[in-house]
Amino acid sequence: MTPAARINAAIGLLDEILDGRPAEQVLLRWSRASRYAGSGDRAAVRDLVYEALRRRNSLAALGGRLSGRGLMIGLCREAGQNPDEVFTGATYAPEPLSEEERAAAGGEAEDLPDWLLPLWRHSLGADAAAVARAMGARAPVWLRVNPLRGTVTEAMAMLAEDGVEAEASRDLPSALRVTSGERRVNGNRAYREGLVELQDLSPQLACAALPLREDDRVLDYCAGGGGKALALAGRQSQLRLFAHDAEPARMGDLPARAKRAGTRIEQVSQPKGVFDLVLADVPCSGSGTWRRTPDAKWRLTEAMLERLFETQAEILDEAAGRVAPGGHLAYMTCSLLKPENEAAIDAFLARNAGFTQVSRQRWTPLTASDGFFMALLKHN
Ligand SMILES: C[S@@+](CC[C@H](N)C(=O)[O-])C[C@H]1O[C@@H](n2cnc3c(N)ncnc32)[C@H](O)[C@@H]1O
Repeated sequence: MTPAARINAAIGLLDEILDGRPAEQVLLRWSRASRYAGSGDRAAVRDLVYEALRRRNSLAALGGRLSGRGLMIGLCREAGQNPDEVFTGATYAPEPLSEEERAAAGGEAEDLPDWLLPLWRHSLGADAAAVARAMGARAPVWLRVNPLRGTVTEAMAMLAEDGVEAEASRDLPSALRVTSGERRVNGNRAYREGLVELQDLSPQLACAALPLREDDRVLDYCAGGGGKALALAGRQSQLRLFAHDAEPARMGDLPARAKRAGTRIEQVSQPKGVFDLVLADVPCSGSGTWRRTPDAKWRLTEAMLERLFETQAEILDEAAGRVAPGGHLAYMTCSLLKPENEAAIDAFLARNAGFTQVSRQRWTPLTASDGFFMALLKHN
């Protein structure tokens, strides 16, 4: 595909996404239907779509309209390219610009939903604008080295076999940031054999900070794909790990992932007894990860957020009931919004006198990688 044909394809896909269809679904269907598109074309079209969604409002202002065409015209202009050179009307290229499109001049536009701006500013204070800008850029790929399978040096050597280069985090040496070859990670031996797992830096930092003793009984109460439970398994091989999720189907990949990682995690539909550590990695707005899922940023509504606050409080209370006296409860979100984080914990502590706070921390793309929050509470 020519660069103009890729842009033309992205225009059609963006129009579908702007109509309300999830980006991943739209891209997958297009990939399956477009046999003429090679893997390089697919990756390039995907990148165009995601770039446009991350900076949807500012690109629409530059392109003159919130539409697939407007976003792609804006993207050309942002990159310093004259859109007339791309929008030529030649075979597979988009139609030439209208007078109105040619006259569009851009202007001030925040790449966040309007309704969210006050809450974003309240939550991030002086960092609000810088974090919003960071959310407009592509996210780095981070790997977690699994010590049950080998060392950091071995992992880096194996990754290099496929030209994947990575560097260790200064804050956590077992966290590797991929600096080149990120699309080759999944096929690499280190990944296939469980020596590395894809996981962003901030949840890795959070899991590394949790108190763990040999033989502890640990419950991952909202286990999903098991990313956090697997990170803990790597830290302490003698743990007794249990995974639970209100939607057990979400744990479908967990047995295979645990096997690949060289560990065992027991799935439980009804957790029995109490645990030394309970993780509550609750459903949230995902506002800390909007670089990776930019269409979610535009789909979130106030009503959805209100429902999330209720769910988060319910899960906290349920999970708290599973913590042994003297044990810990770790509340986690990949959100940057105070009502899902600090305020949720303050409210929990106000209605649960048996718990005290040990620590709380929020990471933003300015200090770590994705936005993430963890509060560690102790059951007295
Ligand atoms: C943020 S995801 C978990 C991600 C996972 N911990 C990981 O690291 O891959 C939140 C999970 O909470 C589950 N969930 C939602 N409501 C729940 C509830 N009331 N009790 C337990 N799990 C719940 C969802 O099904 C979802 O899988």
